Amino acid sequence: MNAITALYELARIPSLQTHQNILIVDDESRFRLAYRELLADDERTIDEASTGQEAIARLKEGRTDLVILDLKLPDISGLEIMEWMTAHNIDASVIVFSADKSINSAIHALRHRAFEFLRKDCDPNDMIHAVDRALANRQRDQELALVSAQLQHSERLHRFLVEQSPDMIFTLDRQGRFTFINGRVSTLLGYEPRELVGQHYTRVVDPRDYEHVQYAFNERRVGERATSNIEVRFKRKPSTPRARNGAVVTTILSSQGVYESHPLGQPGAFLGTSGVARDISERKKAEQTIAFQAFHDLLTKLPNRTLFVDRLEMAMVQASRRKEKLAVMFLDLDRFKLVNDTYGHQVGDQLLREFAVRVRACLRTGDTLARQGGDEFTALLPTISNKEDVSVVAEKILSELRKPFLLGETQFLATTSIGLAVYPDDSANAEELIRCADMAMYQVKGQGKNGYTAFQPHMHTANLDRLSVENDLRKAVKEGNQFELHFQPQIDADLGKVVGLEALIRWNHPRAGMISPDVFIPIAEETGLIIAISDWVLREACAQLAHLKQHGFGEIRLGVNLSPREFDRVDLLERIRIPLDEFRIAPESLEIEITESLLMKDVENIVARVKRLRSTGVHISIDDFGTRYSSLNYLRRFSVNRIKIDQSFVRDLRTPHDSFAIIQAIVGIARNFNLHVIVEGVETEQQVAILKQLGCNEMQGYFFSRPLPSAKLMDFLKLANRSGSGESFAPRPGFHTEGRDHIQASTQNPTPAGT
Ligand SMILES: Nc1nc2c(ncn2[C@@H]2O[C@@H]3COP(=O)(O)O[C@H]4[C@@H](O)[C@H](n5cnc6c(=O)[nH]c(N)nc65)O[C@@H]4COP(=O)(O)O[C@H]3[C@H]2O)c(=O)[nH]1
Repeated sequence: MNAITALYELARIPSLQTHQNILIVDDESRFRLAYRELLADDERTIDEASTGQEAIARLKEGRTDLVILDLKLPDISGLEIMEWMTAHNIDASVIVFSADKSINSAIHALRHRAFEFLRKDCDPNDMIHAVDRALANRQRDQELALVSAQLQHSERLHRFLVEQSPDMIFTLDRQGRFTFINGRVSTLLGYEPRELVGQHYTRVVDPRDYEHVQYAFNERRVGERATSNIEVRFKRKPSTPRARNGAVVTTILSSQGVYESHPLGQPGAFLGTSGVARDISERKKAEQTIAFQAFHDLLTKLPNRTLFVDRLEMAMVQASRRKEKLAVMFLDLDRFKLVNDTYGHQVGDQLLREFAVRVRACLRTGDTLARQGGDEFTALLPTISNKEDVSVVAEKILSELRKPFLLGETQFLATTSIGLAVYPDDSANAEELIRCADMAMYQVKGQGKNGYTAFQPHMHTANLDRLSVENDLRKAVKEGNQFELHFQPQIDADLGKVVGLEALIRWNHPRAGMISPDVFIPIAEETGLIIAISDWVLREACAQLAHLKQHGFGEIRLGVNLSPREFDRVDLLERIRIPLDEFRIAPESLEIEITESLLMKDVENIVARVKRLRSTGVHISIDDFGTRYSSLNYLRRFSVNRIKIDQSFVRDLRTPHDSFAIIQAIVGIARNFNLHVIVEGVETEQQVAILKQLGCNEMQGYFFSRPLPSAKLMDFLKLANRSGSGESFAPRPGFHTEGRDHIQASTQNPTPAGT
């Protein structure tokens, strides 16, 4: 029986019957008629029987309330009928009428539970009164039985409701000991009610709440002033299976005093306290999750921006009181987008999580590391004695990141750009201080990444949030004089000659300084500004090629990056042809660099487009090669000229590593397909030597030169030409022109995301 059916069963209470049935049993019809006339009433039904058997048959129907019974009947005696009634539990009153005047028959009749004994010749009024009395008596008995049944029902119903209640219901005596507790306690706390009856409430209340609940558990008040809805934590019975889900159940409790009832309606003596406790653990958990979500980043479980600002503001108040300084760091993972695009969001997320753990480990307990969103993190160092303290932490972070991350089967090297700002030197406002650190971080990005720098007032004028970058970028595109094209030499290490250049755009923001293409190219792609920017790059590149030709460097090819969005343009060929024609450049001098990820999008369509592009005569190279695991067989179909092995492979060349085999394989297969190979990101002499051994002779990287502005390019080329040997391209002062003097971290082994 389920709880609802049980409830209905319990609610079925018999009702009081008002109509009464009288059975007249007499063998003489004149008596039966006379009695009927005397007793007739709207509220009564009168039935007759002339023999004992007939009477028994009527009585068996069970509807009779009163029997007017003649003792002398033709078949069986009235006394036998009464005996039968007793034997068969027939619940009907009996008034015996008899012509027999002996006292014996009266005694017999009364012994057989007759209600009254009357002589047949009695006064009719006596008969009427006797019947009225018998029926009234019966009615009273019925009423009593009904009240008792109702009480029983009510008791069972309430017990049922209390036991079925989802809440814990209890009563305590004056000393705070349980006198009753419903069965809910066993599912909630793991105790059987009998284990707790007689025990003090502190047996089950969490000690942390003793003080705060003592009034509720000793509540004497009733009505509105009584305790309602206070939070109480109960302890689960130790070692019960539920205790494993958590040792504490949080409830909301209402309680009130219980008093003896008093005949005059006034409250009697205080008996104890009754209470109802509702389990709100789930709600509590949900509230905690919501509160956590409001102030934390769910991926890394670090504080989010809101909590960070809050802590920063508090720390600033304390620092001001103690006349101390504090520092804010803004960290941004370098080339994180590439990791995400290449290996997918799951790996990207894992990298962010592990990056957070590693950075956190470089900080002290009182420091706060927060995730601002995306690949941006901030750290609060609330107690620093001088700016050098912060540099030490930044160095430590950069150094920790030199160890690769192991994500699944893959090793990643990740670097970060860090901006620093100090309170109160740079700002006394929390948001502003974060912005200062952010601006400093952008500077690091703009000047080569993988380093740190402190905020300088000249950076202050630019507020480089996403929106203002977008607005400023529009302005820059319109005005056209904020972009610069830098050129990074590509060397044939065997011949010791510069054989190519890669054109890399720079945005010289009027207030923020140099901004990295990693920062603004994605925004340019999203906003469509990339089209105008690329047109500018192509024209500048062709102008540079013409200039080189004039100065005797006509053999040098020039690589230009083409973003995927531009690749979809219908007028792409024309856009490339216009500057080539304008500056009379042979198409094969121009090399369009497209990323490997582009090739993997819609192969058939891309094959056709690449072919069309090739038909103009320009060369095509595949940038960041190796990051997408595309099959080399594919490359033949794409009819590209060159592949650029991604710098992440080169970074691992310090020690024998998978990269050895990968580079060797790429070089071998590329040779079979008549594809040229160049390796980017070459930074050390050791890498040059290994790459040469691996059969890679074309290289590009900081070891030879950083990207150079046009003005310095010619000097570099002249010097390189004069030296004539690969070894002479070792870094020398003057060629590293992307001024990184303010970036104090070593970039000896910069390690953006890699294998
Ligand atoms: N750590 C290290 N880095 C080295 C080394 N040698 C060169 N690099 C850097 O590696 C990046 C190579 O360019 P990319 O892979 O095409 O990656 C480029 C390219 O995807 C994009 N980009 C640059 N210029 C343009 C452009 O004109 N158009 C488009 N669509 N994208 C561009 O922005 C990316 C970043 O450019 P940059 O910041 O100039 O960063 C450049 C270059 O400065 C080295 O030895 N070590």
